[in-house]
Amino acid sequence: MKVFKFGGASVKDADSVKNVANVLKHENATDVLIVISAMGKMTNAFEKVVLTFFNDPPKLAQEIAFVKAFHQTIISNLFENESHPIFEVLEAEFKTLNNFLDENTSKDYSYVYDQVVSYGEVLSTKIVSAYLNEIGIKNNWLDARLLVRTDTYYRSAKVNWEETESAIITSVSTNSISITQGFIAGNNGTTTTLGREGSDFTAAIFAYCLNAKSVTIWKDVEGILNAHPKYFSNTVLLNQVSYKEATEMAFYGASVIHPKTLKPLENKLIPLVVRSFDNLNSNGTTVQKGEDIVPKTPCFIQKKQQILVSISAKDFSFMVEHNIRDIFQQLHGHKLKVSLIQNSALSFSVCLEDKYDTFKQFYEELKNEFKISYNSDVTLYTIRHFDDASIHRIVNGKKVYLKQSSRETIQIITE
Ligand SMILES: Nc1ncnc2c1ncn2[C@@H]1O[C@H](COP(=O)(O)OP(=O)(O)O)[C@@H](O)[C@H]1O
Ligand SMILES: N[C@@H](CC(=O)OP(=O)(O)O)C(=O)O
Repeated sequence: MKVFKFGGASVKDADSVKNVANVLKHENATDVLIVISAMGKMTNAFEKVVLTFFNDPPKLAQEIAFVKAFHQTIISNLFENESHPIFEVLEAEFKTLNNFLDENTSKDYSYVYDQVVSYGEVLSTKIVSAYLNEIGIKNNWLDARLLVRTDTYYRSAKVNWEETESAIITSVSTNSISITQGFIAGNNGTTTTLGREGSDFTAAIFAYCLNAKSVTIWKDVEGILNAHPKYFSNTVLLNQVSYKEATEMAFYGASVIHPKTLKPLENKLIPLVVRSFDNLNSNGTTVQKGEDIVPKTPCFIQKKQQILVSISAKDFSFMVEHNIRDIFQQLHGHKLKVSLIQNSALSFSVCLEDKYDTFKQFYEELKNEFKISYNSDVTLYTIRHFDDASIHRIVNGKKVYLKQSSRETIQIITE
């Protein structure tokens, strides 16, 4: 059996959902587990619901109405028969969402986030599953919250592999079509999530546990390119990438694959294929054991809106093990993601991503003990397999704050 993953872009409207059916027919998919993300940018919209719930309650109903109307439009365009049960399913899901928000007393933002944002995946999978059943592609809807078992580190939960493997093996048929949610998981009946863009990781979890033949991630691009096509011109399609190389690229921030996806697949040598849902005749990119990248070309990864922080001890002591340990404990506690580290005797620099809006708090807590300064809104470029021309392409005319290189990788922080 195979695992397919369709991200938000592949189910962003009714026509895209219809195209999922085309892909399945074209691929003759009969024994496949399909992992689907929230439709279009619905995760962002649900994030706004959570933010409004905490910060601007009078506007809450308006935000919920927006996400509801988005899904209503899609089902109205997919199902001609207005008495199809999916219309009631939608009503029921929004009723449970509203009940949760009415009754919730928890002030834990991350907990509430996971309970609310997960509706994006639940709704998308219920809609796609119902649509495929309606047009004769029979499938079984599975609840990933009961199968992917995690701890309760909300918004970035850690998978309990043993429990997950046994739940998946006992519940998933490997010779039919099953549909489940990416990104969402569970802990004893409470919903958790695996971190933004985590649906690729979900696909890898299922593939690992089911010993799948391959994982295909369907995208709106030809495959993995050597740079983000929105920011770089003349991008090159990589035909083949090794697990190690893909892991490095994802780790450094290539948003095309979630970084945690590769390791489980590599362990079982399950190939990962990234293909275009618009061009089914193209082979895309295969990530497998073998050469680093084919064709060999510099690969650019750009991370915007980073914060470059310099930390030194107030008493001028060296930045060594114990104070670096304390800093990392704080970083972890605030869910701040470190994308680069540089250390000298008296100063410790980290480039951070303030994903969860916790930097201010981190800064306030740390400044009691350390001297701390920072530049916000800087860009971190990583070039794998760099050469002079590729470095020139990045630094050309820009103010460079920091440069760090190893044999295959150079990282440059610019304004
Ligand atoms: N190196 C890269 N190769 C291909 N696409 C990339 C790369 N870096 C960034 N992207 C962007 O990733 C997008 C696909 O990812 P995403 O929008 O998250 O899709 P989905 O919603 O299907 O998960 C592409 O449209 C492309 O703009
Ligand atoms: N819906 C989640 C999970 C995900 O992976 O989405 P996508 O496949 O559209 O990147 C998110 O937007 O973070």
